[in-house]
Amino acid sequence: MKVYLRIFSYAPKLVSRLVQFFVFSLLGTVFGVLNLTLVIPMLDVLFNTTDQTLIPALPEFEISIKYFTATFNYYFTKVVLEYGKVEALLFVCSSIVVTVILANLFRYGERMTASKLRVDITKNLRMHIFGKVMQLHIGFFNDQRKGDLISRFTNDVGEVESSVVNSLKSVMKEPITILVSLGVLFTISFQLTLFTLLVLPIIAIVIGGIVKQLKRRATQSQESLGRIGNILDETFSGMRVINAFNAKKFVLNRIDNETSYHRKVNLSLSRKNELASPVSEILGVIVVAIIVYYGGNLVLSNTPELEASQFMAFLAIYASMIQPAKNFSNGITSVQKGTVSASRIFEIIDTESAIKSKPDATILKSFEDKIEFRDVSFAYNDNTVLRNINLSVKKGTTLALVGPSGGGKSTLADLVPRFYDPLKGDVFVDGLSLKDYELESLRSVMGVVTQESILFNDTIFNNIAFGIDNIREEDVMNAAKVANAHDFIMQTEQGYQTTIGERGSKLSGGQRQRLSIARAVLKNPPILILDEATSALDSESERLVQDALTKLMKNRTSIVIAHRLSTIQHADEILVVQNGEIVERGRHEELIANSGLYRKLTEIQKV
Ligand SMILES: Nc1ncnc2c1ncn2[C@@H]1O[C@H](COP(=O)(O)OP(=O)(O)OP(=O)(O)O)[C@@H](O)[C@H]1O
Repeated sequence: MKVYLRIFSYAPKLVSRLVQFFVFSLLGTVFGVLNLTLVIPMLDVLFNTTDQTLIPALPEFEISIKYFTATFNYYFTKVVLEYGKVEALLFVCSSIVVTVILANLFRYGERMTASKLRVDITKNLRMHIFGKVMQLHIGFFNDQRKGDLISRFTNDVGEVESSVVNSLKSVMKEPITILVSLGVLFTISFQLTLFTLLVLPIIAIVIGGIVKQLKRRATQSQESLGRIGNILDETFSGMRVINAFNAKKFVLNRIDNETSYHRKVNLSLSRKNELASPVSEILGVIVVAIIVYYGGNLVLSNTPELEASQFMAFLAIYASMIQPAKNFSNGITSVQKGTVSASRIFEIIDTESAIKSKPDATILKSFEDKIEFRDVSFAYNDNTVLRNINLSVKKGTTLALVGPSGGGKSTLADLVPRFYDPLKGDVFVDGLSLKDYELESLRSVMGVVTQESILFNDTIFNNIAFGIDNIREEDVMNAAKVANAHDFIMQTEQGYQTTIGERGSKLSGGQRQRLSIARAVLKNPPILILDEATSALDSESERLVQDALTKLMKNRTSIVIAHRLSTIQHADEILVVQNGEIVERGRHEELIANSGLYRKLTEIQKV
């Protein structure tokens, strides 16, 4: 219930909309029921019993259905007496038409109000999830898989939209219909209505049992959809490799296993879902049969308790209550499914980012002196990947990290923009711990160029400008020139306005890298973190990229993860990182003279 209410907190103007919804529902229902009540005088006219139901005086005012019925009957009787039965019939028929028109107008208003709530909630919920995910620490994305996140964003929000919000109609409105109808039934025959109410709980108990079982299956179904999302994401991003390795069967098997499981769970879910409706219908008919028998007896017993016409109206209203009652029970099952999805959504929304600025954090205005690691250790869960790292990078110098794959170079570099916090020790910029700086200001003095260039399916211009507002075209072009990207950009069909395909798929590896470099040039950060690409480029492309990097690093403080040792020979300090420890450090010449791991690595690369 808490989850259900929380969903509605995403609706703007909730109170006024709910009031509007209830007023429209109420009026729609009242007029809907009224036209059925009007059947009574009509039948009376037709069956010639009008004289007995004549009401001599206007009833005293009160807010009750009885009052309105009596008032209507008063005027109706007047019409019968003054104008005759045919006119009275005409009066009843016109009243029915008017009430039907009004009922439908109000129902339209009610549905539109519900729709506004639905679309607003969906939009705000999606924006909140997205905003929240954007703020989360990088480590979150290691544990939470992409496809699953996307599934929560699409499928789970969709489920909330269709079930929980739509249930507004059935769970909140139908009880109004049922209560209004019951009120009318009581005015027709207290005894018969009471009897009816005694049999109704049977349905409620049976349906309640079915609903309980739904929840578990709904959770399994949504989780499975998340896993399907993961498989799709991995597959579509790896189509080249899949084709190259003839691995289609492997991928098909994976998706087949998951979709089969999803099918199984969904079938079981549907079984329970679909059971609710026939079961309630059968039970409903049984109840009607009992009521007809009981009510029929009352009519037949010739006591004044129930007229035949009243009994027929009773049955008509009762029958009109069955659909709302069914909607109500379906609504409850739907709410259960929706709350499962909502819980999955709130799980993400409630995740606290592990990396946050302190409330009184210092704004880092400029980088002045040095970056320092003091006794830093770091672990992914239980896997320690950095041990007692001590280093210092003076402003304007270049630090190179080299070493065998998996040694911990990228992890070390990730600690500088505070993508992760160290487990032990601390990282300092200008003598102050990273944790004391306001996060955005810290990252604004750093530029990161990674192995995989993160590009978006947008124009080249927007990919370079990336996040900088009101940038001048001239500046973007200058950045592209520094990054050796301008020439190839001009050769594309629409120059800077060319779209580059998903993840830059329409560009070559070298071109993608040069665009990322242009982006960093434009940001012009004093500190640069460079994860050199491992993928081999042809020599011309490599020369262009290398030249662009050299220009980018000029006059900056750089931390470079180098895979090709030839590129970092001029670094001010080279750290050789192996198994999470710095095993050698010094300048190129010193390390070569050392005859240690660095020298071995350079020799391997020469071969
Ligand atoms: N997100 C992660 N979650 C768990 N373990 C990780 C994660 N990223 C890296 N590791 C582990 O941490 C260790 C160090 O990885 P890291 O990427 O820092 O090494 P590297 O020296 O940069 O390697 P490479 O040169 O191959 O890029 C590896 O054993 C790796 O398996």
